[in-house]
Amino acid sequence: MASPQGSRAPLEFGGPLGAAALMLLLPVTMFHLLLVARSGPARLLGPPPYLPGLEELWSPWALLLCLTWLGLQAALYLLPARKVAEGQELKDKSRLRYPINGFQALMLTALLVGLGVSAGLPLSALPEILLPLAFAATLIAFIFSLLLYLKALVAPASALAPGGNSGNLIYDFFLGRELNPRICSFDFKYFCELRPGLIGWVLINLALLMQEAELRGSPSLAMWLVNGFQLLYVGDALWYEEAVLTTMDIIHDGFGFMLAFGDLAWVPFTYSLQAQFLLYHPQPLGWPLASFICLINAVGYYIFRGANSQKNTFRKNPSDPRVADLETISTATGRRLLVSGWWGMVRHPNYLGDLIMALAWSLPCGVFHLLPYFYLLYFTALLVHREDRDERQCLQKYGLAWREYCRRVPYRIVPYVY
Ligand SMILES: NC(=O)C1=CN([C@@H]2O[C@H](COP(=O)(O)OP(=O)(O)OC[C@H]3O[C@@H](n4cnc5c(N)ncnc54)[C@H](OP(=O)(O)O)[C@@H]3O)[C@@H](O)[C@H]2O)C=CC1
Ligand SMILES: CC(C)CCC[C@@H](C)[C@H]1CC=C2C3=C(CC[C@@]21C)[C@@]1(C)CC[C@H](O)C[C@@H]1CC3
Repeated sequence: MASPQGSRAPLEFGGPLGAAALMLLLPVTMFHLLLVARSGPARLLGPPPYLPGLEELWSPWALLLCLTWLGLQAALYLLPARKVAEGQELKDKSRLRYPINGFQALMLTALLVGLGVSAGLPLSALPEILLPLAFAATLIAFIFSLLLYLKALVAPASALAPGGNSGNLIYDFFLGRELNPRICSFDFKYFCELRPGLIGWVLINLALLMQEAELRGSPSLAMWLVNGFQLLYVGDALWYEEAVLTTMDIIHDGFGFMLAFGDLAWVPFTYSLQAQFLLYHPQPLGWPLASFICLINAVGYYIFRGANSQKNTFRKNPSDPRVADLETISTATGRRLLVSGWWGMVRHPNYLGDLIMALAWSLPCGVFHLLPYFYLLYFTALLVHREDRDERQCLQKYGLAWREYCRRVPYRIVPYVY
Protein backbone atom coordinates (compact mmCIF):
# COMPACT_ATOMS: atom_id res chain seq x y z
CA MET A 1 0.00 0.00 0.00
CA ALA A 2 1.44 3.40 -0.94
CA SER A 3 2.57 5.35 2.10
CA PRO A 4 4.24 8.52 0.85
CA GLN A 5 5.31 9.98 4.16
CA GLY A 6 2.83 7.98 6.20
CA SER A 7 5.47 6.46 8.45
CA ARG A 8 6.57 9.96 9.46
CA ALA A 9 3.12 11.53 9.92
CA PRO A 10 2.15 11.21 13.61
CA LEU A 11 -1.14 9.39 14.18
CA GLU A 12 -4.02 11.60 15.30
CA PHE A 13 -7.44 10.91 16.88
CA GLY A 14 -5.94 8.15 19.08
CA GLY A 15 -4.63 6.12 16.13
CA PRO A 16 -6.51 3.11 14.71
CA LEU A 17 -8.25 2.37 18.03
CA GLY A 18 -9.47 5.95 18.38
CA ALA A 19 -10.60 5.97 14.75
CA ALA A 20 -12.53 2.70 15.22
CA ALA A 21 -14.13 4.02 18.41
CA LEU A 22 -15.14 7.29 16.73
CA MET A 23 -16.59 5.44 13.74
CA LEU A 24 -18.91 3.63 16.11
CA LEU A 25 -19.47 6.39 18.64
CA LEU A 26 -20.39 9.20 16.21
CA PRO A 27 -23.36 7.42 14.54
CA VAL A 28 -24.49 6.01 17.91
CA THR A 29 -24.41 9.51 19.44
CA MET A 30 -26.33 10.95 16.49
CA PHE A 31 -29.13 8.36 16.82
CA HIS A 32 -29.16 8.78 20.59
CA LEU A 33 -29.68 12.54 20.19
CA LEU A 34 -32.43 12.05 17.59
CA LEU A 35 -34.26 9.65 19.91
CA VAL A 36 -33.93 11.59 23.16
CA ALA A 37 -34.83 14.93 21.56
CA ARG A 38 -38.38 13.63 20.97
CA SER A 39 -38.67 11.78 24.29
CA GLY A 40 -40.48 13.33 27.28
CA PRO A 41 -37.57 13.63 29.72
CA ALA A 42 -35.08 14.57 26.92
CA ARG A 43 -32.14 13.45 29.07
CA LEU A 44 -28.79 13.78 27.30
CA LEU A 45 -27.06 11.41 29.68
CA GLY A 46 -29.87 8.93 30.26
CA PRO A 47 -30.62 5.88 28.13
CA PRO A 48 -32.60 6.40 24.91
CA PRO A 49 -36.37 5.93 25.36
CA TYR A 50 -36.22 2.73 23.27
CA LEU A 51 -34.01 1.03 20.70
CA PRO A 52 -35.46 1.39 17.20
CA GLY A 53 -35.75 -1.74 15.06
CA LEU A 54 -34.44 -1.95 11.52
CA GLU A 55 -37.98 -1.42 10.17
CA GLU A 56 -38.02 2.04 11.81
CA LEU A 57 -34.57 2.97 10.54
CA TRP A 58 -34.58 1.59 7.04
CA SER A 59 -36.78 3.12 4.39
CA PRO A 60 -36.04 3.01 0.65
CA TRP A 61 -37.99 6.28 0.33
CA ALA A 62 -35.67 8.00 2.81
CA LEU A 63 -32.68 6.72 0.84
CA LEU A 64 -34.23 7.98 -2.38
CA LEU A 65 -34.91 11.36 -0.78
CA CYS A 66 -31.29 11.66 0.41
CA LEU A 67 -29.97 10.70 -3.03
CA THR A 68 -32.33 13.18 -4.72
CA TRP A 69 -31.10 15.89 -2.33
CA LEU A 70 -27.46 15.08 -3.15
CA GLY A 71 -28.31 15.06 -6.87
CA LEU A 72 -30.03 18.45 -6.61
CA GLN A 73 -27.10 20.00 -4.75
CA ALA A 74 -24.64 18.46 -7.23
CA ALA A 75 -26.63 19.95 -10.13
CA LEU A 76 -26.58 23.38 -8.44
CA TYR A 77 -22.81 23.02 -7.87
CA LEU A 78 -22.36 22.47 -11.61
CA LEU A 79 -24.26 25.63 -12.61
CA PRO A 80 -22.13 28.52 -13.91
CA ALA A 81 -20.40 30.27 -10.99
CA ARG A 82 -19.96 34.01 -10.41
CA LYS A 83 -16.29 33.29 -9.76
CA VAL A 84 -13.80 30.44 -9.97
CA ALA A 85 -11.22 30.53 -7.17
CA GLU A 86 -7.80 28.89 -7.03
CA GLY A 87 -6.90 26.72 -4.05
CA GLN A 88 -3.60 26.58 -2.17
CA GLU A 89 -0.51 25.34 -4.01
CA LEU A 90 -0.30 21.53 -4.02
CA LYS A 91 2.76 19.25 -3.66
CA ASP A 92 3.20 19.17 -7.46
CA LYS A 93 3.04 23.02 -7.52
CA SER A 94 -0.35 23.01 -9.27
CA ARG A 95 -3.49 24.73 -7.96
CA LEU A 96 -7.02 23.35 -8.21
CA ARG A 97 -9.94 25.53 -9.29
CA TYR A 98 -13.20 25.73 -7.33
CA PRO A 99 -16.58 27.24 -8.32
CA ILE A 100 -17.81 29.94 -5.95
CA ASN A 101 -21.57 29.47 -6.20
CA GLY A 102 -22.58 28.15 -2.78
CA PHE A 103 -24.72 31.15 -1.87
CA GLN A 104 -26.40 30.90 -5.27
CA ALA A 105 -27.12 27.21 -4.47
CA LEU A 106 -28.71 28.27 -1.16
CA MET A 107 -30.90 30.87 -2.88
CA LEU A 108 -31.97 28.49 -5.66
CA THR A 109 -32.73 25.79 -3.09
CA ALA A 110 -34.86 28.30 -1.15
CA LEU A 111 -36.70 29.17 -4.37
CA LEU A 112 -37.30 25.52 -5.27
CA VAL A 113 -38.45 24.64 -1.74
CA GLY A 114 -40.72 27.73 -1.69
CA LEU A 115 -42.27 26.70 -5.02
CA GLY A 116 -42.58 23.10 -3.81
CA VAL A 117 -44.30 24.08 -0.55
CA SER A 118 -46.75 26.37 -2.34
CA ALA A 119 -47.51 23.47 -4.71
CA GLY A 120 -48.29 21.21 -1.73
CA LEU A 121 -44.90 19.64 -0.86
CA PRO A 122 -45.39 18.40 2.73
CA LEU A 123 -42.16 19.83 4.16
CA SER A 124 -43.57 19.84 7.69
CA ALA A 125 -43.73 16.02 7.52
CA LEU A 126 -39.93 15.86 7.37
CA PRO A 127 -39.44 15.72 11.18
CA GLU A 128 -41.45 12.44 11.21
CA ILE A 129 -38.83 10.74 9.04
CA LEU A 130 -35.65 12.16 10.55
CA LEU A 131 -34.63 8.75 11.87
CA PRO A 132 -34.73 6.90 8.50
CA LEU A 133 -33.20 9.93 6.79
CA ALA A 134 -30.29 9.93 9.25
CA PHE A 135 -29.91 6.18 8.73
CA ALA A 136 -29.84 6.61 4.95
CA ALA A 137 -27.29 9.47 5.24
CA THR A 138 -25.08 7.26 7.45
CA LEU A 139 -25.31 4.42 4.96
CA ILE A 140 -24.41 6.78 2.11
CA ALA A 141 -21.45 8.14 4.11
CA PHE A 142 -20.12 4.60 4.75
CA ILE A 143 -20.46 3.49 1.12
CA PHE A 144 -19.08 6.79 -0.16
CA SER A 145 -16.03 6.53 2.17
CA LEU A 146 -15.42 3.01 0.91
CA LEU A 147 -15.49 4.21 -2.70
CA LEU A 148 -13.14 7.07 -1.79
CA TYR A 149 -10.77 4.60 -0.16
CA LEU A 150 -10.78 2.41 -3.29
CA LYS A 151 -10.31 5.44 -5.54
CA ALA A 152 -7.22 6.42 -3.52
CA LEU A 153 -5.64 3.01 -4.28
CA VAL A 154 -5.17 4.08 -7.89
CA ALA A 155 -4.35 7.74 -7.17
CA PRO A 156 -0.77 8.98 -7.72
CA ALA A 157 1.31 9.42 -4.53
CA SER A 158 1.30 13.21 -5.05
CA ALA A 159 -2.52 13.20 -4.67
CA LEU A 160 -2.45 11.62 -1.19
CA ALA A 161 -3.03 13.56 2.05
CA PRO A 162 -0.21 13.96 4.57
CA GLY A 163 -2.17 12.26 7.37
CA GLY A 164 -4.39 9.41 6.20
CA ASN A 165 -1.80 7.10 4.69
CA SER A 166 -0.42 5.18 7.64
CA GLY A 167 -0.96 1.75 6.08
CA ASN A 168 -3.57 0.89 8.73
CA LEU A 169 -6.84 0.22 6.93
CA ILE A 170 -9.18 1.44 9.70
CA TYR A 171 -7.22 4.60 10.43
CA ASP A 172 -6.83 5.51 6.76
CA PHE A 173 -10.50 4.75 6.02
CA PHE A 174 -11.47 7.11 8.86
CA LEU A 175 -9.09 9.98 8.08
CA GLY A 176 -9.20 9.68 4.29
CA ARG A 177 -6.32 8.92 1.94
CA GLU A 178 -6.76 11.22 -1.04
CA LEU A 179 -6.48 14.95 -0.41
CA ASN A 180 -8.76 16.28 -3.14
CA PRO A 181 -10.69 13.40 -4.73
CA ARG A 182 -12.28 14.60 -7.95
CA ILE A 183 -14.00 13.34 -11.05
CA CYS A 184 -13.16 15.84 -13.79
CA SER A 185 -13.66 19.21 -12.10
CA PHE A 186 -16.17 17.93 -9.51
CA ASP A 187 -14.43 18.15 -6.13
CA PHE A 188 -16.15 15.77 -3.69
CA LYS A 189 -14.67 17.16 -0.46
CA TYR A 190 -15.30 20.81 -1.27
CA PHE A 191 -18.84 19.97 -2.44
CA CYS A 192 -19.69 17.97 0.71
CA GLU A 193 -18.12 20.41 3.18
CA LEU A 194 -20.46 23.26 2.28
CA ARG A 195 -23.52 22.16 0.33
CA PRO A 196 -25.72 19.13 1.13
CA GLY A 197 -25.10 19.10 4.91
CA LEU A 198 -25.17 22.83 5.65
CA ILE A 199 -28.17 23.57 3.41
CA GLY A 200 -29.81 20.34 4.64
CA TRP A 201 -29.38 21.58 8.23
CA VAL A 202 -31.34 24.80 7.61
CA LEU A 203 -33.97 22.90 5.62
CA ILE A 204 -34.53 20.52 8.55
CA ASN A 205 -34.75 23.55 10.88
CA LEU A 206 -37.37 25.10 8.59
CA ALA A 207 -39.37 21.86 8.50
CA LEU A 208 -39.33 21.76 12.32
CA LEU A 209 -40.51 25.38 12.43
CA MET A 210 -43.35 24.60 10.01
CA GLN A 211 -44.40 21.56 11.99
CA GLU A 212 -44.45 23.63 15.16
CA ALA A 213 -46.67 26.17 13.39
CA GLU A 214 -49.06 23.35 12.40
CA LEU A 215 -49.11 21.93 15.92
CA ARG A 216 -49.39 25.15 17.92
CA GLY A 217 -50.81 27.69 15.49
CA SER A 218 -47.54 29.60 15.06
CA PRO A 219 -43.83 29.03 15.57
CA SER A 220 -42.53 29.99 19.01
CA LEU A 221 -40.14 32.89 19.51
CA ALA A 222 -37.47 30.40 20.62
CA MET A 223 -37.87 28.46 17.34
CA TRP A 224 -37.61 31.70 15.32
CA LEU A 225 -34.39 32.62 17.10
CA VAL A 226 -32.75 29.22 16.58
CA ASN A 227 -33.79 29.21 12.90
CA GLY A 228 -32.63 32.81 12.37
CA PHE A 229 -29.24 32.39 14.09
CA GLN A 230 -28.39 29.17 12.29
CA LEU A 231 -29.56 30.51 8.92
CA LEU A 232 -27.23 33.48 9.43
CA TYR A 233 -24.38 31.07 10.18
CA VAL A 234 -25.01 28.91 7.10
CA GLY A 235 -25.64 31.94 4.85
CA ASP A 236 -22.35 33.44 6.08
CA ALA A 237 -20.42 30.21 5.38
CA LEU A 238 -21.76 30.13 1.82
CA TRP A 239 -21.34 33.86 1.21
CA TYR A 240 -17.67 33.62 2.29
CA GLU A 241 -17.31 30.20 0.64
CA GLU A 242 -13.84 30.94 -0.69
CA ALA A 243 -12.48 31.04 2.88
CA VAL A 244 -13.06 27.31 3.25
CA LEU A 245 -10.24 26.74 0.73
CA THR A 246 -7.69 27.64 3.44
CA THR A 247 -9.15 25.42 6.19
CA MET A 248 -7.21 22.36 7.35
CA ASP A 249 -10.04 20.15 6.06
CA ILE A 250 -9.30 21.24 2.49
CA ILE A 251 -5.52 21.74 2.57
CA HIS A 252 -4.43 19.04 5.01
CA ASP A 253 -7.01 16.32 5.73
CA GLY A 254 -7.85 13.53 3.32
CA PHE A 255 -11.46 12.82 2.45
CA GLY A 256 -12.56 9.76 4.40
CA PHE A 257 -15.27 8.65 6.80
CA MET A 258 -14.66 11.48 9.29
CA LEU A 259 -15.51 14.26 6.86
CA ALA A 260 -18.00 12.28 4.74
CA PHE A 261 -20.06 11.32 7.79
CA GLY A 262 -19.43 14.72 9.44
CA ASP A 263 -20.60 16.65 6.38
CA LEU A 264 -23.48 14.45 5.19
CA ALA A 265 -25.00 13.09 8.42
CA TRP A 266 -23.57 14.68 11.56
CA VAL A 267 -24.07 18.32 10.53
CA PRO A 268 -27.72 18.17 9.34
CA PHE A 269 -29.00 15.77 11.99
CA THR A 270 -27.12 16.89 15.12
CA TYR A 271 -26.65 20.60 14.41
CA SER A 272 -30.46 20.86 14.15
CA LEU A 273 -30.79 19.45 17.68
CA GLN A 274 -32.01 22.69 19.30
CA ALA A 275 -34.87 23.02 16.80
CA GLN A 276 -35.72 19.31 17.27
CA PHE A 277 -35.77 19.80 21.03
CA LEU A 278 -38.02 22.88 20.75
CA LEU A 279 -40.60 21.07 18.62
CA TYR A 280 -41.17 18.47 21.34
CA HIS A 281 -40.41 20.69 24.37
CA PRO A 282 -41.79 24.19 23.76
CA GLN A 283 -40.07 26.84 25.86
CA PRO A 284 -41.61 30.13 26.93
CA LEU A 285 -39.39 33.05 25.95
CA GLY A 286 -40.20 36.73 26.46
CA TRP A 287 -38.89 39.63 24.37
CA PRO A 288 -36.45 41.00 27.00
CA LEU A 289 -34.60 37.66 27.28
CA ALA A 290 -34.87 37.09 23.50
CA SER A 291 -33.25 40.50 22.91
CA PHE A 292 -30.44 39.62 25.30
CA ILE A 293 -29.84 36.30 23.49
CA CYS A 294 -29.82 38.19 20.14
CA LEU A 295 -27.18 40.48 21.61
CA ILE A 296 -25.03 37.48 22.59
CA ASN A 297 -25.36 36.05 19.08
CA ALA A 298 -24.50 39.45 17.56
CA VAL A 299 -21.36 39.77 19.74
CA GLY A 300 -20.30 36.22 18.77
CA TYR A 301 -20.93 36.88 15.10
CA TYR A 302 -19.07 40.22 15.25
CA ILE A 303 -15.95 38.51 16.65
CA PHE A 304 -16.26 35.45 14.35
CA ARG A 305 -16.73 37.49 11.17
CA GLY A 306 -14.27 40.24 12.16
CA ALA A 307 -11.50 37.72 12.90
CA ASN A 308 -12.11 35.56 9.83
CA SER A 309 -12.36 38.56 7.48
CA GLN A 310 -9.25 40.19 8.94
CA LYS A 311 -7.16 37.06 8.36
CA ASN A 312 -8.62 36.39 4.91
CA THR A 313 -8.08 40.01 3.79
CA PHE A 314 -4.51 39.90 5.12
CA ARG A 315 -3.73 36.58 3.42
CA LYS A 316 -5.15 37.81 0.10
CA ASN A 317 -3.44 41.20 0.14
CA PRO A 318 -1.31 42.27 3.14
CA SER A 319 -1.21 45.85 1.86
CA ASP A 320 -5.00 46.21 1.86
CA PRO A 321 -5.68 49.47 3.78
CA ARG A 322 -7.96 47.58 6.21
CA VAL A 323 -5.04 45.48 7.49
CA ALA A 324 -1.91 47.31 6.34
CA ASP A 325 -1.42 49.01 9.73
CA LEU A 326 -1.55 45.80 11.76
CA GLU A 327 1.60 44.59 13.45
CA THR A 328 3.07 41.37 12.06
CA ILE A 329 5.86 38.81 12.57
CA SER A 330 7.87 37.65 9.56
CA THR A 331 8.36 33.92 9.02
CA ALA A 332 10.97 31.97 7.05
CA THR A 333 8.29 30.99 4.51
CA GLY A 334 7.82 34.60 3.43
CA ARG A 335 4.30 34.70 4.91
CA ARG A 336 3.67 36.93 7.91
CA LEU A 337 1.62 36.37 11.05
CA LEU A 338 -0.69 39.01 12.48
CA VAL A 339 0.10 39.95 16.10
CA SER A 340 -2.32 42.83 16.56
CA GLY A 341 -6.02 43.31 15.82
CA TRP A 342 -8.20 40.25 16.48
CA TRP A 343 -5.23 37.87 16.07
CA GLY A 344 -3.30 39.76 18.75
CA MET A 345 -5.97 39.10 21.41
CA VAL A 346 -5.94 35.30 21.28
CA ARG A 347 -4.51 32.85 18.76
CA HIS A 348 -7.98 31.74 17.60
CA PRO A 349 -10.39 34.66 17.98
CA ASN A 350 -12.68 33.14 15.32
CA TYR A 351 -13.21 30.07 17.54
CA LEU A 352 -14.13 32.34 20.44
CA GLY A 353 -16.83 34.06 18.35
CA ASP A 354 -18.09 30.70 17.11
CA LEU A 355 -18.39 29.41 20.70
CA ILE A 356 -20.28 32.52 21.84
CA MET A 357 -22.75 31.94 18.98
CA ALA A 358 -23.08 28.28 20.00
CA LEU A 359 -24.14 29.46 23.45
CA ALA A 360 -26.73 31.81 21.93
CA TRP A 361 -28.19 28.91 19.90
CA SER A 362 -28.81 26.88 23.05
CA LEU A 363 -30.13 29.60 25.37
CA PRO A 364 -33.58 29.84 23.67
CA CYS A 365 -34.10 26.24 24.84
CA GLY A 366 -34.01 27.31 28.49
CA VAL A 367 -31.67 26.15 31.20
CA PHE A 368 -33.54 23.13 32.59
CA HIS A 369 -32.27 20.58 30.04
CA LEU A 370 -28.69 19.72 29.19
CA LEU A 371 -29.65 18.22 25.81
CA PRO A 372 -29.80 21.47 23.77
CA TYR A 373 -26.34 22.34 25.15
CA PHE A 374 -24.88 19.24 23.51
CA TYR A 375 -23.73 21.31 20.52
CA LEU A 376 -21.89 23.75 22.79
CA LEU A 377 -20.15 20.89 24.65
CA TYR A 378 -19.26 18.95 21.51
CA PHE A 379 -18.13 22.11 19.73
CA THR A 380 -15.87 23.15 22.61
CA ALA A 381 -14.18 19.73 22.45
CA LEU A 382 -13.95 19.89 18.64
CA LEU A 383 -12.41 23.37 18.62
CA VAL A 384 -9.95 22.67 21.46
CA HIS A 385 -8.77 19.58 19.57
CA ARG A 386 -8.77 21.43 16.23
CA GLU A 387 -6.83 24.33 17.73
CA ASP A 388 -4.22 21.88 19.02
CA ARG A 389 -3.91 20.23 15.58
CA ASP A 390 -3.62 23.62 13.89
CA GLU A 391 -0.93 24.77 16.36
CA ARG A 392 1.15 21.68 15.61
CA GLN A 393 0.81 22.29 11.86
CA CYS A 394 1.73 25.98 12.29
CA LEU A 395 4.75 25.09 14.43
CA GLN A 396 5.91 22.75 11.68
CA LYS A 397 5.28 25.44 9.02
CA TYR A 398 6.64 28.51 10.81
CA GLY A 399 9.03 27.12 13.47
CA LEU A 400 10.62 29.86 15.61
CA ALA A 401 8.27 32.55 14.27
CA TRP A 402 5.30 30.54 15.59
CA ARG A 403 6.99 30.22 18.99
CA GLU A 404 7.47 34.00 19.00
CA TYR A 405 3.76 34.44 18.13
CA CYS A 406 2.80 32.14 21.03
CA ARG A 407 5.04 34.18 23.36
CA ARG A 408 3.46 37.48 22.23
CA VAL A 409 -0.11 36.10 22.21
CA PRO A 410 -0.15 33.55 25.06
CA TYR A 411 -3.86 32.64 25.11
CA ARG A 412 -5.34 30.23 22.58
CA ILE A 413 -9.11 30.85 22.50
CA VAL A 414 -10.39 32.70 25.58
CA PRO A 415 -8.38 35.70 26.82
CA TYR A 416 -6.81 35.13 30.28
CA VAL A 417 -8.53 31.70 30.55
CA TYR A 418 -7.29 29.34 27.85
N1 LIG B 1 -19.34 24.86 13.07
C1 LIG B 1 -18.39 23.95 12.93
O1 LIG B 1 -18.62 22.74 13.07
C2 LIG B 1 -17.00 24.37 12.64
C3 LIG B 1 -16.70 25.69 12.43
N2 LIG B 1 -15.41 26.08 12.18
C4 LIG B 1 -15.15 27.50 11.93
O2 LIG B 1 -14.56 27.61 10.65
C5 LIG B 1 -13.64 28.70 10.61
C6 LIG B 1 -12.31 28.25 10.05
O3 LIG B 1 -11.63 27.46 11.02
P1 LIG B 1 -10.25 26.69 10.84
O4 LIG B 1 -10.04 26.33 9.45
O5 LIG B 1 -10.20 25.64 11.87
O6 LIG B 1 -9.13 27.68 11.30
P2 LIG B 1 -8.66 29.15 11.01
O7 LIG B 1 -9.52 29.90 10.07
O8 LIG B 1 -8.45 29.75 12.34
O9 LIG B 1 -7.28 28.95 10.29
C7 LIG B 1 -6.08 28.61 10.93
C8 LIG B 1 -4.97 29.08 10.03
O10 LIG B 1 -4.91 30.53 10.05
C9 LIG B 1 -3.57 30.96 9.82
N3 LIG B 1 -3.19 31.78 10.98
C10 LIG B 1 -3.17 31.42 12.28
N4 LIG B 1 -2.77 32.45 13.05
C11 LIG B 1 -2.53 33.48 12.21
C12 LIG B 1 -2.10 34.80 12.39
N5 LIG B 1 -1.80 35.29 13.60
N6 LIG B 1 -1.96 35.60 11.31
C13 LIG B 1 -2.25 35.12 10.08
N7 LIG B 1 -2.67 33.87 9.84
C14 LIG B 1 -2.82 33.06 10.89
C15 LIG B 1 -2.74 29.69 9.73
O11 LIG B 1 -2.69 29.29 8.35
P3 LIG B 1 -1.76 30.02 7.23
O12 LIG B 1 -0.68 30.74 7.97
O13 LIG B 1 -1.30 28.91 6.38
O14 LIG B 1 -2.67 30.98 6.51
C16 LIG B 1 -3.57 28.66 10.45
O15 LIG B 1 -3.30 27.36 10.02
C17 LIG B 1 -13.54 29.22 12.04
O16 LIG B 1 -14.29 30.38 12.19
C18 LIG B 1 -14.14 28.12 12.89
O17 LIG B 1 -14.72 28.64 14.04
C19 LIG B 1 -14.41 25.16 12.13
C20 LIG B 1 -14.66 23.84 12.35
C21 LIG B 1 -15.98 23.33 12.62
C1 LIG C 1 -17.57 14.99 14.46
C2 LIG C 1 -16.37 14.58 13.70
C3 LIG C 1 -15.28 14.06 14.61
C4 LIG C 1 -15.78 15.66 12.89
C5 LIG C 1 -16.75 16.23 11.90
C6 LIG C 1 -16.30 17.57 11.58
C7 LIG C 1 -17.18 18.32 10.59
C8 LIG C 1 -18.62 18.26 11.02
C9 LIG C 1 -16.65 19.75 10.57
C10 LIG C 1 -15.16 19.79 10.18
C11 LIG C 1 -14.95 21.17 9.72
C12 LIG C 1 -16.15 21.73 9.44
C13 LIG C 1 -16.38 23.07 9.04
C14 LIG C 1 -17.65 23.58 8.97
C15 LIG C 1 -18.83 22.71 9.28
C16 LIG C 1 -18.47 21.50 10.11
C17 LIG C 1 -17.27 20.76 9.59
C18 LIG C 1 -17.59 20.11 8.25
C19 LIG C 1 -17.94 24.98 8.45
C20 LIG C 1 -18.34 24.83 7.00
C21 LIG C 1 -19.06 25.64 9.25
C22 LIG C 1 -19.30 27.08 8.82
C23 LIG C 1 -18.02 27.89 8.97
O1 LIG C 1 -18.24 29.22 8.53
C24 LIG C 1 -16.92 27.28 8.13
C25 LIG C 1 -16.68 25.86 8.63
C26 LIG C 1 -15.47 25.20 8.01
C27 LIG C 1 -15.16 23.92 8.76
